[in-house]
Amino acid sequence: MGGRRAKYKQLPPAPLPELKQDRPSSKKLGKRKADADDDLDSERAHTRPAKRAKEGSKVANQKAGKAGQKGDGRPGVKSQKGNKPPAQSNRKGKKREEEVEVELLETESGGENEGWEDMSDVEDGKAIVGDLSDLESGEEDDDLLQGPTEELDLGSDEEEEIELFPKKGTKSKQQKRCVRILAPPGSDDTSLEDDKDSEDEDERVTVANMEARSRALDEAAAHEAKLGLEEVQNAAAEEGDDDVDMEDDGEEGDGEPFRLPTAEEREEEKKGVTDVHVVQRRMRRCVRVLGSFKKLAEKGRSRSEYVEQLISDIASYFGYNQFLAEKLFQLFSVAEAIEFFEANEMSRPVTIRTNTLKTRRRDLAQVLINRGVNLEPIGKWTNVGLQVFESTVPIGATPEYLAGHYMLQAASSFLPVIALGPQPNERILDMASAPGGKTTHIAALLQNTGHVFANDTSKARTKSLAANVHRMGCKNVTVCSYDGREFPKVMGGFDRVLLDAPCSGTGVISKDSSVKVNKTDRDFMLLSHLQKQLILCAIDSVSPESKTGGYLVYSTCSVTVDENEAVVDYALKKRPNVTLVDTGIGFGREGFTKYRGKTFHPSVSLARRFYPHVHNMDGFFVAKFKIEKRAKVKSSGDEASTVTGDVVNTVIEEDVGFNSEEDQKYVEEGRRRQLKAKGLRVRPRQKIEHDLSTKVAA
Ligand SMILES: C[S@@+](CC[C@H](N)C(=O)[O-])C[C@H]1O[C@@H](n2cnc3c(N)ncnc32)[C@H](O)[C@@H]1O
Repeated sequence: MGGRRAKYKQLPPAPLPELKQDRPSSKKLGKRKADADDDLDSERAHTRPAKRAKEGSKVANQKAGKAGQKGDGRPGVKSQKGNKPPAQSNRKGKKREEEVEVELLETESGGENEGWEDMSDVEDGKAIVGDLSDLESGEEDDDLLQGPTEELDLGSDEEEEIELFPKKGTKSKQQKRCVRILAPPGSDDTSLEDDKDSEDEDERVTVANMEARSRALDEAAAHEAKLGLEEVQNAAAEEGDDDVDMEDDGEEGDGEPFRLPTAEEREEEKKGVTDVHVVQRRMRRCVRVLGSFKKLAEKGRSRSEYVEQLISDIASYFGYNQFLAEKLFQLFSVAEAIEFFEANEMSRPVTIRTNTLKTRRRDLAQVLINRGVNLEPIGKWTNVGLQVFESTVPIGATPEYLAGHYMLQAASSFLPVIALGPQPNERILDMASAPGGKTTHIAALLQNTGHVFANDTSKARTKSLAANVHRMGCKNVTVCSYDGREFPKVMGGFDRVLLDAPCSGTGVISKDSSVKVNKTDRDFMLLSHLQKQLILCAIDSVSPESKTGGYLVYSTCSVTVDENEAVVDYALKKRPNVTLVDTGIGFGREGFTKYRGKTFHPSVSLARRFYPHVHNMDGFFVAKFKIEKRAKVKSSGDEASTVTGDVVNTVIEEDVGFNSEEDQKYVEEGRRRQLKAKGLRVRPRQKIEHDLSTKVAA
């Protein structure tokens, strides 16, 4: 069964297999599920996840999330108590956990409503797992491992000594995980963990021996990747109908066939309180039947009846509204959908980004270790990220934090800036930038050269943006507050533009569970519309003549197709002078080119999707465009054409405005909202819609 999960996991880059080992990785999640599924009498099985999220001990990243959410501009943001972060769940005792406090200093005014990634973006923690070898990657950190050979000073003023790798007898799970990674290829995982324990304990990790250990970790990671690949291949070779990731509860063997509730029974159920065991068991059974429909389905029952029941149970079990449960369910295969929903119940790891304008990652790591912070590099794909496992000090209030040596920032938030690839001396627009996680990252990559225009429509949010810009020592940033749709009229000709668009936040449900119930079909329509308007303005703000750039990166912390591929595809259609290019990120799932009857441009596969259950980071989407010159040429017909490289496309010369009939309802709704916001009387929505439909009919 464990092997099947690997199917959903993308093997490269190397860090991903590590996810299996201690984060809410495939296997771990699988175990967690299996536990709950197998043992219906277990305490856990008595509680729905939504409820479980309110229980449990406090841990570093939960506090980070909580504190971050304090300042979060999103409405109804609740702290996510309870579930331990994946990487920390196996860590030291409760006492230590209680001591940990992560505070986030940036405060946000509320009021913005569309599930911005905002503070989560900057202040929440989550990460892909890395290994120590990551400390080697990147020029800035090249000398990291050549430091003095003294052992790391791990501090000892606490009852329990914090160590990067504790000594014999006090070995933490983190250490166990590292031991396991060090296992030679071919060894049995479990035995290996035990066998290696004693050997490993003899050698404490020091700055001097980290390099050798890093190499060993790399080899082990490569081996894991190979095993993972084999798992995927094996799983693919299995019968398709066996493709269910929920453990067998043995009930099939009891001779009691699974029966879907009748319409009356469902009605009855709605009236009363449903036993969580019943829901849980039924979900498991539905998944199994859907995986082997011909064999297991009740006679006379259709597939859609099982799907309907399953979605309804997912909604009630995980606490979503029916609409969103269905929308998210549709993104995945049946079994993978369950993994996604489960991953949303777990916090992502706390991560920080080194501010290279002020320090180097190795120095920062050392200082924080000395303060009692247990950390390690996030992964090979970033040379500035660190994952914090636990801390005796508030990560959001250390002297280093206050001095701007790092940003508390979600790992997924590094990705758009990596894709953007700012080059020194460039002029860059960050179109929706508050509270500035990505702006300050861009400024750092520019090494304080060039210029970053950090814009956000919300004046209130630009305050925390400005505060972050100052704290991080960015001297090349101008903060401004326009509606992004006013660009490029305000300013244009940028070498690169980042549009980290306002979105529904379906990728950050683990931080903001209000998304589960407060999003409707209408919200997605309006958001998608706003995103389409913004992306055209963002494209038009890029200078196709830029010598070094000419790129736009579009990103969201949402996983829905409406907000991602549909927006990107729309931009490709409306602006024939742009093409999608590789993001350069090196991992992530491909963007959809077909989805529920819709077909997108084949190049949309170049976009990248990131998922909590696959990458152990927030759900995220990144697409990178190259903007070429528009050159009008006369074509044989009446239509004008534009030459883009050697491709001749039909020009769709149109304003960014949305004046087609199809768009009228959005335009009207926008006007209605504006008037309402000004306290003016507005016509009832139904009346407007009625007038529009009669106009269209006429
Ligand atoms: C996902 S958040 C940006 C997070 C930010 N990039 C960071 O890394 O810290 C989206 C932002 O879009 C802003 N926004 C919403 N509508 C906008 C518009 N029409 N023009 C510009 N910004 C907008 C919101 O105020 C919000 O701060």
